[in-house]
Amino acid sequence: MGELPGIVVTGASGRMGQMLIRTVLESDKARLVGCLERPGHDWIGRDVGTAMGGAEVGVTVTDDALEAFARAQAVLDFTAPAATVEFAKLAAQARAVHVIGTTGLAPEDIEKIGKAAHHAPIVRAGNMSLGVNLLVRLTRQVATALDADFDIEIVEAHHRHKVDAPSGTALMLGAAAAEGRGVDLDTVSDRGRDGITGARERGHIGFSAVRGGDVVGEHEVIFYGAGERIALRHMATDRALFARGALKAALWAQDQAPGEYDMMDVLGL
Ligand SMILES: NC(=O)C1=CN([C@@H]2O[C@H](COP(=O)(O)OP(=O)(O)OC[C@H]3O[C@@H](n4cnc5c(N)ncnc54)[C@H](OP(=O)(O)O)[C@@H]3O)[C@@H](O)[C@H]2O)C=CC1
Ligand SMILES: O=C(O)C1=N[C@H](C(=O)O)C[C@H](O)C1
Repeated sequence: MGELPGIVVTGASGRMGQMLIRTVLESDKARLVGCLERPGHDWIGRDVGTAMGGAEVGVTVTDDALEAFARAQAVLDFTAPAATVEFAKLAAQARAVHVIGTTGLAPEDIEKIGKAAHHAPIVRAGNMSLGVNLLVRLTRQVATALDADFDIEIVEAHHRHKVDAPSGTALMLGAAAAEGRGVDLDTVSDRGRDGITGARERGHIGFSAVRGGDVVGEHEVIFYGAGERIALRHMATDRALFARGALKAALWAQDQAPGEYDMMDVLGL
């Protein structure tokens, strides 16, 4: 039997970074071969296990991304857009699978990531959970069945530290609703209503973002009709959910050709 796939985790000290490290260490299908942090971070040079407050695990935190990627079969990356674009280039150079959970990416970031995917598989999704990806499918199905007599609103809630809105998941749900309706999301999106907004426009898709406390992630798609409403809802209660999905994506992508993939591909939905 060959060696287990080697995994590098970026943003090691972050909320998702630490969750990903624990998930890989607990897995019998992969091994942790590297952890990355920014230059100057006080974890650089330390064993990642002790930096996280536990026992030594034999992996030293580094700021040398290319050297770490060259030793890996996959990179799990939940950081920030600027970092992720740079990591996509370096993972492609190292021919390592790049699993991207980072949200808030601009269209130009996504274009650069697309170029990197010519050289190695990239799996990117605003949400790595089975439940949310199923919710995306259901949203498209319901939006296809109902016409614009039903107003679509997407409401999401996250912890107080989240920096982007609407969430990546809310945008996936909005894209699915628009696809089901056969319209372009950019032309029908209503984001951040405030002041004298005028009445709601028929056919528009509304987004609302709530931020507070330690909410892991909650998403609801509501179809408001006359005298009735349909609500589709997902609540994440543990970040480990996303980390398990990311590891599953990394293992799945080992057998794929270079290109762009998402969790629908990984989960076969
Ligand atoms: N797709 C999914 O299923 C999920 C996606 N996410 C997304 O993952 C991302 C991270 O979330 P979370 O872990 O909560 O955030 P955190 O802020 O806790 O962690 C982000 C980490 O990335 C590091 N980082 C940021 N910018 C850079 C950079 N330029 N170079 C190197 N490292 C950098 C941060 O370091 P520093 O502290 O030094 O800035 C930090 O360690 C977000 O975009 C979030 O939306 C989250 C959960 C699930
Ligand atoms: O920042 C988070 O925490 C999360 N981000 C993702 C998003 O933007 O949808 C996924 C999840 O909801 C948690």
